[in-house]
Amino acid sequence: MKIAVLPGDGIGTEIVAEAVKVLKALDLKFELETAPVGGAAYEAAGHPLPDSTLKLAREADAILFGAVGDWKYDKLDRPLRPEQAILGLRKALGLFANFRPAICYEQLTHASSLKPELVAGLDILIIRELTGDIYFGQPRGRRVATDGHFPGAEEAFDTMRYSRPEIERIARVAFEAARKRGKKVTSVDKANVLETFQLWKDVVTEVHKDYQDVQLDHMYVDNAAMQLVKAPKAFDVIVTGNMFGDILSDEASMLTGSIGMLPSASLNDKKQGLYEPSHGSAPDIAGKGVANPLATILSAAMMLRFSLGQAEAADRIEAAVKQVLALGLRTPDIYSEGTTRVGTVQMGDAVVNALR
Ligand SMILES: NC(=O)c1ccc[n+]([C@@H]2O[C@H](COP(=O)([O-])OP(=O)(O)OC[C@H]3O[C@@H](n4cnc5c(N)ncnc54)[C@H](O)[C@@H]3O)[C@@H](O)[C@H]2O)c1
Ligand SMILES: CC(C)[C@H](C(=O)O)[C@@H](O)C(=O)O
Ligand SMILES: [Mg+2]
Repeated sequence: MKIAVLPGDGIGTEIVAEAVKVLKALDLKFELETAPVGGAAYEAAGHPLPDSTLKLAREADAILFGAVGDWKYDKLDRPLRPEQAILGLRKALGLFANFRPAICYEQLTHASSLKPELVAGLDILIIRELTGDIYFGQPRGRRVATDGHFPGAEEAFDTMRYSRPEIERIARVAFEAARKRGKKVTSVDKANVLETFQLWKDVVTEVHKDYQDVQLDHMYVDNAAMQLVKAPKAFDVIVTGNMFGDILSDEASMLTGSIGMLPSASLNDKKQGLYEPSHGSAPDIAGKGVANPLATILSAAMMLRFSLGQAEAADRIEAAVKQVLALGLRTPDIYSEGTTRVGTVQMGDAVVNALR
C-alpha cells in the first residue's frame, strides 16, 4: 500500500505529521512517500503542483493531504497560487465526490457553537461535487465591459456549469450513501435563480426514481444555511455543488465544535482517494503548535476505510479519538472549562497511546 503524503503549507505540516505518526502506530505495512505541494512546492520548484508530485499522487493507492495557501502568495498569478495545487489534484485525478462528515462527538457538545441539545448525536454527511461548478467552468477572465451598468469599466467573470452526467454521478453517490445510513437526501440548490441548479434539481429528481427507498427533499442554499444552525439533526445526507458545498461544510464544522474536527475524503470512480481536513493552512496559528490534528487523523481513518480496505484499522483510530476526547484532552479550538488544554503534538501522542 503506497500512500502519497503531501503536507503543504502552514499547519499542514504540523497536522500531517501527527496523522503519519498515528498510521505508523498501526500494525500495517505502508510505504509512505512525501512530496512538496502548494506554497512549499512553489518555493522549492517554482510550481505549486510539480510534475513529480502529481506523478506520485497518480501512482499512490491513496493521498494524505494537509493544506495549502498563505496570504503572502495572494499577489502571484492565479496558476502559481498554492490553492491551484489542490484544485489541480482534484481535477487531474477526477476526484468528483467529496465526503465531509460532520459528527458532533459526545464529549464536544459543549464546544459546539450551538446549544448542546441541538447537536447531541449529530451525524450528517455533506457530499460535495468537487470537479465542476463555477470553480472550473470556462470561460473566465477579465475584460472591458461592453454592457451592464458600467460599460467601459473593467469586469471579471466566472462561469457556473454542470452537465447532466456530472450531476447524475454525484446524485448516485449521495443516494447510495443515504441507503447505508438515515435514508434521507437533501439536495441543496439555487434553482429559483440559476439555470445550472434547475438542471441539478431536475437530474437529482430523475436519479431518485432508482432510489425510492431513500427520501429526497430539495432545499434552496440560503434556507439550508439557516436550517443547518436551526435544526441540524433534521439532515442526514446533503448533496450539493462545489461552491455551496465548500461554504456549507465550513458552517457545519462549527456544529461539531471546530473546523479542526471535520475530515474529508475525495474519491474518483476507481475509489482512489485524496484525504484531507476540510480546513485550510490556518496561517494565523501556523508554527505555534496549537492546531487541532484530529480532522487530519480522522481523514487518515477515512483513507484506511475507503481506499486501503482496512476498515478495522479505521475503526480503531476513530475509537482512539473518542477515547482521547473522553480523557478530556483538548486543543484550544475545542477547549471548554474543566478540560485539559494540549498542543498539536500532545494530541497526536495521545491518539497513538489510545491505540495501544
Ligand atoms: N484544502 C486546502 O488546502 C484549503 C482549504 C481551505 C483554505 N485553504 C487556504 O488556507 C489559507 C487560510 O484560509 P482561511 O484562513 O480562510 O481558512 P482556514 O481553514 O485555514 O482557517 C480558518 C480559521 O480556522 C482556524 N483553523 C483552521 N484549521 C484549524 C485547526 N486544525 N485547528 C485549529 N484551528 C483551525 C484558523 O486558525 C482560522 O482562524 C488560504 O490560503 C486558503 O486558500 C486551503
Ligand atoms: C483552498 C480551496 C481551493 C478549497 C476549496 O474551495 O475547495 C478549500 O476551501 C476546501 O474547502 O477544500
Ligand atoms: Mg473550504
